[in-house]
Amino acid sequence: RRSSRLPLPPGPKPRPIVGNIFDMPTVRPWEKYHEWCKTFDSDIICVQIPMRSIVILGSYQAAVDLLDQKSQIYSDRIRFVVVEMMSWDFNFGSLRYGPRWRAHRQMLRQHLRPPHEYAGIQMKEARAFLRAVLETPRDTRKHLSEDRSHVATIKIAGEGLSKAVIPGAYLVEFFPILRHIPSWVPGTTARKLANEYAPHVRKLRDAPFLEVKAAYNQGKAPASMATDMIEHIRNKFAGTPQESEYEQIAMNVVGATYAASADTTTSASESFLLAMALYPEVQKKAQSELDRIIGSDRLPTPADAENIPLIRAIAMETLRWMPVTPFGVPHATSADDVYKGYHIPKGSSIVPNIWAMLHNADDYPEPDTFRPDRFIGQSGEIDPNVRDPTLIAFGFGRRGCPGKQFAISTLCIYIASVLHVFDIAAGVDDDGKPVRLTPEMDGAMLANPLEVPCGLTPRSEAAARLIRDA
Ligand code: HEM
Repeated sequence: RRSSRLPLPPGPKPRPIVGNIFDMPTVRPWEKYHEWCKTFDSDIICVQIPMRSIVILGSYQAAVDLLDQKSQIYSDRIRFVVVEMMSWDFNFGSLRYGPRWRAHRQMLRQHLRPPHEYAGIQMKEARAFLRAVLETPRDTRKHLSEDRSHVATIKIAGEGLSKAVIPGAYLVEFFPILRHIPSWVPGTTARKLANEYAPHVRKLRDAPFLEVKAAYNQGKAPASMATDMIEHIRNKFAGTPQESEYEQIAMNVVGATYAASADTTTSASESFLLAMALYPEVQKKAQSELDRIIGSDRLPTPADAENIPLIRAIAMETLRWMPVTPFGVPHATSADDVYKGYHIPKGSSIVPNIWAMLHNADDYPEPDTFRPDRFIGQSGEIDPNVRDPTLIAFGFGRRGCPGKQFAISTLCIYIASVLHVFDIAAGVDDDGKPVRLTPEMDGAMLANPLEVPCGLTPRSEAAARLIRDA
């Protein structure tokens, strides 16, 4: 039986022409997606927007069945013309599934080293954060992201991206030929938007790589993923036509890695601080564990952080409790498919509701409570019987996050370092009023806590000395 004769998955009733465009939630969409799953008693939901179905996956099992098990047809991405007009398609995370995407992903796989090789840098950065917070705790949130020279560019370019992917907002998505109309023609919103953001996006794409390349040419660049790429391309392709082609790919990959890692890691680091301020008993327990294992005369190292199960459990619980990407990065289907008797059309957008999977009470009882103990078994080690949230939080299948291990080890050393020397409380704002913390999340594609605590005080004079001497 042809799959298109089967019904689509259930969902809110679409209206003629516009479909469900007016039903689409814009604030914390993951909550509405979850509600639809309950209303229609299905872990797979379909909503229609002009020209496309959006299929929402509400359970881990559905995500595994489709995005992992059938990854040969579930690894595409929706093409957004406005994204291309802004030059955001340099980021291979948004490329269609095919040879161009594969060449980029392979370049990253070849040159992103195993996590332990970055441990030294991660520790150094964690300690620099401790020092900055010791000096000006009020600026804690700023310190989490200020060590990056391209922060402002990332912020503006990211704003452009989130405007570009609003479903149904631009006529050019339905008639791509319109992209060639110049911006002075009335009504060409998309062109104006693209012209406004493209220079920032191109800077994000080019600047990190070009800076390293210039330093490398002067013999001054410390070894990094970018220098590895430059060396590899020079050794293999110098003087051939491929040289510039591969260099362009390397530049895209370095820019994309930068863009994909900065805000995500910052978001998780903020959520951790929030959880500690809201759950002081978790904080106390982790601190006594650190005191027992590390003592008070040195700071933790990456080896300690990975070897203390409770620190790892706090990292896992942070990624679960307040997921960085609550509905992942949508995939798309490159062929028709059938699942549970439903037709999944080719070209559908497939949205894994990561928030719902990580807040499912069957896997994680009392899901809204921050409770890292849930991951610790009788033996005191990580319990393999509790579903590891990092299987969900970093996406699925061939598109799954290539920076997952890097991100986890960054988080572990950061968490151990902060807890070892600071007590974390809400703190007071610039007007001297206590910061009001809530477990509410803000954002869409990328979520953050609304407020981040800034009441970080050294646990003792000895702790303050450790920070200053580091
Ligand atoms: C807490 C930190 C992070 C989280 C929660 C996170 C999460 C994700 C998710 C959910 C996706 C989409 C996966 C899918 O399509 O199913 C993704 C993609 C991606 N991530 Fe991460 N990520 C993090 C950190 C990083 C880091 C540190 C890097 C770089 C080393 C990175 C590089 C990428 C790239 C390049 C993609 C696009 C992959 C593709 O489309 O082929 N991410 N990430």
